[in-house]
Amino acid sequence: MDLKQANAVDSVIPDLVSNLFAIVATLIVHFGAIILLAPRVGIFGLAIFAYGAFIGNVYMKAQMSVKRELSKAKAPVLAHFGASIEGLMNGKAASVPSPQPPLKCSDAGNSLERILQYLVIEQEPKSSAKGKPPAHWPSSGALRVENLSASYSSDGPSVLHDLSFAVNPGERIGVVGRTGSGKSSLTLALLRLIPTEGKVWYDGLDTGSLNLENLREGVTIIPQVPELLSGTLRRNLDPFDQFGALRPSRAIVLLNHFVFSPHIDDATLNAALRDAGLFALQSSEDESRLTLDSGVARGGSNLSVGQRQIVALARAMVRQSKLLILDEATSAIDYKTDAIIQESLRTQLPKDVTVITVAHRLQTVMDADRIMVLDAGCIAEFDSPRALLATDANTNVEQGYFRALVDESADREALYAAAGVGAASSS
Ligand SMILES: Nc1ncnc2c1ncn2[C@@H]1O[C@H](COP(=O)(O)OP(=O)(O)OP(=O)(O)O)[C@@H](O)[C@H]1O
Repeated sequence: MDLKQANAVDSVIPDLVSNLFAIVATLIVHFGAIILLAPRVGIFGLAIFAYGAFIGNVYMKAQMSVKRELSKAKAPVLAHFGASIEGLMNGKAASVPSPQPPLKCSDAGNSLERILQYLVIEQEPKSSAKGKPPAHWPSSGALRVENLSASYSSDGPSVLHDLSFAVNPGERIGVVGRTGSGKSSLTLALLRLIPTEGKVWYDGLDTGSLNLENLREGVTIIPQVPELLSGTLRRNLDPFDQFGALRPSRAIVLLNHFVFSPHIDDATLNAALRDAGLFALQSSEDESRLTLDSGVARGGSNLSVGQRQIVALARAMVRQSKLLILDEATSAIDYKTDAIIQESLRTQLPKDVTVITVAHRLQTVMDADRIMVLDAGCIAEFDSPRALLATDANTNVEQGYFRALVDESADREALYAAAGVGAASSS
């Protein structure tokens, strides 16, 4: 609404209000006069008024439901239209954040209703002083899991069954398995995002006794398609200006003190972007290259999926997370970007950071320290790629799970070579 329209609305509203008052006053005077002259008519009047109010109430209730259903039916069309317009804008100006659409009154009522519905859904447990870990936690990425089972609802079927395993600090673990075997569910269970049973110790603390927010602050998860915040790249690396506040200063770290600075300096943020591999993807002469000041559209829609994963990886580096869970992006990411991300994970992360990679392409995890093979929510195998591929020759077992997955792959020879096992031993 521009200034002219706003002024016009401002001048109309007082007129409407005074007219309404005049109408109501006239009706009351007429009704009073009728009751004075013929009191019996007043009784009929009140009865008609009560009946009208009842019918009005029924109508409003029915009308609300119809409106709600109409809005629900229109929502996907409007969302599709909005996404198309946003995509058009991004195509024309990749680095310019698209403007937020103005809030329409007709939408606004439904949004309020949906917010109210969210207020009454089941809530996660609130944080308490008892669930707060010590300030130095987590200082290592050690993980121990005992009899972990999980389901998607408290009365739903179990999708993970009694998983028990341990991961040493700094280990690189690949999680593989056929579709539906429980790879993503395992990452959700470790963060207590779905109902779980059993015990998980992260850096020596039972995660079941920790506040959810503290647990999730201590782990970085990079999903297949990371969501970014609208704003700048700088804001996405340190959204709450919080990590700079607890960053130990190199100058006085020996004194075991912390420097309280309001922001992380740009040099640190740029170093994280470089280490995560962003600068390997773009040339410094490219005018549209991403910098800390580049605009990020809502959700990160003006960045490719690969760029979003790199930004998420840089964020993990800034956070100095000790446990990084990466859900490998599949077809949405090109080979070069994937190779850059994998190289960054291998060479740029501190040696004590534990990385769990959910892999959809076996090539991604052939150099992992160990590979966990999931099958129908159970751990079928958990060992080094070399040991898993050599299993058959050593034990005369006809076919291991991992070996079967590798043998079915088109790049079977390359996978054996990457694991340091001769393809000849496979036959
Ligand atoms: N939101 C959900 N609600 C209920 N069940 C779910 C949900 N998501 C997954 N499941 C079930 O949990 C089981 C494990 O699914 P999960 O997504 O963890 O497998 P995955 O190995 O990650 O598969 P993919 O490789 O296809 O991503 C499957 O039986 C699946 O049907």
